[in-house]
Amino acid sequence: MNICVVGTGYVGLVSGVCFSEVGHHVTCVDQDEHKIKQLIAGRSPIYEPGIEELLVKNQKNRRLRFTTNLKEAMDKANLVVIAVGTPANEDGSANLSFIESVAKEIGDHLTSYKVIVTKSTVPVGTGEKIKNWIQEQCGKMAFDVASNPEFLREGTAIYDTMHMERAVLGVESEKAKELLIELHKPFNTNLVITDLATAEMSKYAANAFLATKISFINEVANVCEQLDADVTKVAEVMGLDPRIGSAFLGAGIGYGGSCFPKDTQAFIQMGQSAGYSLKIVPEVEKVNFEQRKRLVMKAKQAFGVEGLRGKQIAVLGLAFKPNTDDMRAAPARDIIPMLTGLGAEVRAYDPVAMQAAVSYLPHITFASSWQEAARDADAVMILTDWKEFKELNLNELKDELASLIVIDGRNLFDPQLMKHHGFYYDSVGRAKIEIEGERYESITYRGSRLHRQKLS
Ligand SMILES: NC(=O)C1=CN([C@@H]2O[C@H](COP(=O)(O)OP(=O)(O)OC[C@H]3O[C@@H](n4cnc5c(N)ncnc54)[C@H](O)[C@@H]3O)[C@@H](O)[C@H]2O)C=CC1
Ligand SMILES: O=C(O)[C@H]1O[C@H](OP(=O)(O)OP(=O)(O)OC[C@H]2O[C@@H](n3ccc(=O)[nH]c3=O)[C@H](O)[C@@H]2O)[C@H](O)[C@@H](O)[C@@H]1O
Repeated sequence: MNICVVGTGYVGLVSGVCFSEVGHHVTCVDQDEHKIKQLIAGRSPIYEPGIEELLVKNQKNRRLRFTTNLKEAMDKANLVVIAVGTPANEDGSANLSFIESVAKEIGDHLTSYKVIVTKSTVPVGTGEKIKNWIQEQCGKMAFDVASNPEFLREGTAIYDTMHMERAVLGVESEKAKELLIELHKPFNTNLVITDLATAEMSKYAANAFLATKISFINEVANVCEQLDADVTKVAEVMGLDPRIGSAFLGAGIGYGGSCFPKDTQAFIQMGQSAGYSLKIVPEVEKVNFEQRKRLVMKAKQAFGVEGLRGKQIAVLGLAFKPNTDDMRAAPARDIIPMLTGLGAEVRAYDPVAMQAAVSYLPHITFASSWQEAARDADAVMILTDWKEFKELNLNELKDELASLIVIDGRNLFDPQLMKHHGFYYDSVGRAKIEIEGERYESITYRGSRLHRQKLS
């Protein structure tokens, strides 16, 4: 079938590429000329494993095209997919200005029946608004609106789309239903057919539930720390119960990214305007932010009375998760200013997100490798669970550091192994490794030797 996708951010681009990969004919439109030029040249504006290969392949076989011209892109399409951004307004509600202007533009160019389907995450009732915005422009021309929210994750977006577990089709007519079923046929997935409101709601409910799972395990982790239990084992035990499931039970520094933080807020706002104040989700958000602060406290504690002033901290990882360069709501953007606010100097390294991070973190220095970041540093702080960090050579790390302190926000290492190597190692929800099990008031260092003063 012929599809027009409006917006070439993560969702628009990945959907466009994957729809063409399974045999549909797709034209992706974006108002950003630079992006479109890049895409035509076969370069992806987003970092996403596997995307460029499919981008080049499907442009070559002419199933995938890019343009800035919506009218031309819509011409042959029977389905128009809206995939533009829905950022947060100041009060946390979803900003629908991009959706509104796209809907009006679509209305302007509608010359034959089409189904207009929204993939962007939008509050319940937006489908109705889109219908009105289009209608205002196109008069009596027939069309249907539909809702087909997106569930892909950044970093595994191609895999998630090609192997989607389910798709929700929010429809109002048989024609729209048939077209969306045809769109999804090659993906051989579970289809849940609903009305518009239910489809729109299912996206917020899914994201808020996943965010809740993360905050829940982070609270379990915090209690584990008080009682010398190990949260990773607790999560393993919980996860083996199919009613709970093992995914999203990774304790750490809380969720970040372009969606959970904004979607939980928008969900709260949506409940409020509908006359119901959500109680769990606001707490989920609070726990999430507290988790960032706890990591900074761990760093402070490691230096005892000396505090963080003047200390050189090597931050490993800036992106909100591995395999992406996305810095939107990345925990590093909260944690690093807290460290520098306490007088620490930060030298950071991320395998792909440094360019994207520069404008958010102008007061720190960047290193070209983890080794360079760690060189003569007083402590290492791990903020992203990149494979490169999980696999780093601990002997090499010891050689680089001025003092052997590792504050791990992602539980990358086995505490016993860290103990064996002589590190002071504090992670999330697991017993802190302090040399010889002692508590120390301060840590100083001479060369690469850690030297502490015992608490009397
Ligand atoms: N990023 C993600 O992993 C996921 C995002 N979503 C949702 O999907 C939506 C899109 O998110 P992203 O792809 O991250 O967005 P984004 O903000 O990265 O990209 C949006 C794109 O739309 C383009 N655009 C805006 N107005 C336009 C117009 N009038 N005509 C043509 N192009 C226009 C922009 O130039 C930009 O390239 C959001 O609602 C988001 O919540 C849903 C699931 C996953
Ligand atoms: O609506 C969206 O945009 C998307 O939001 C998330 O996807 P994404 O933000 O790409 O990344 P996740 O893998 O969900 O991770 C989000 C954050 O949670 C953190 N996380 C994740 C899992 C975990 O166990 N613990 C944990 O702290 C990650 O480090 C990251 O900061 C959802 O997983 C997708 O299903 C959804 O489509």
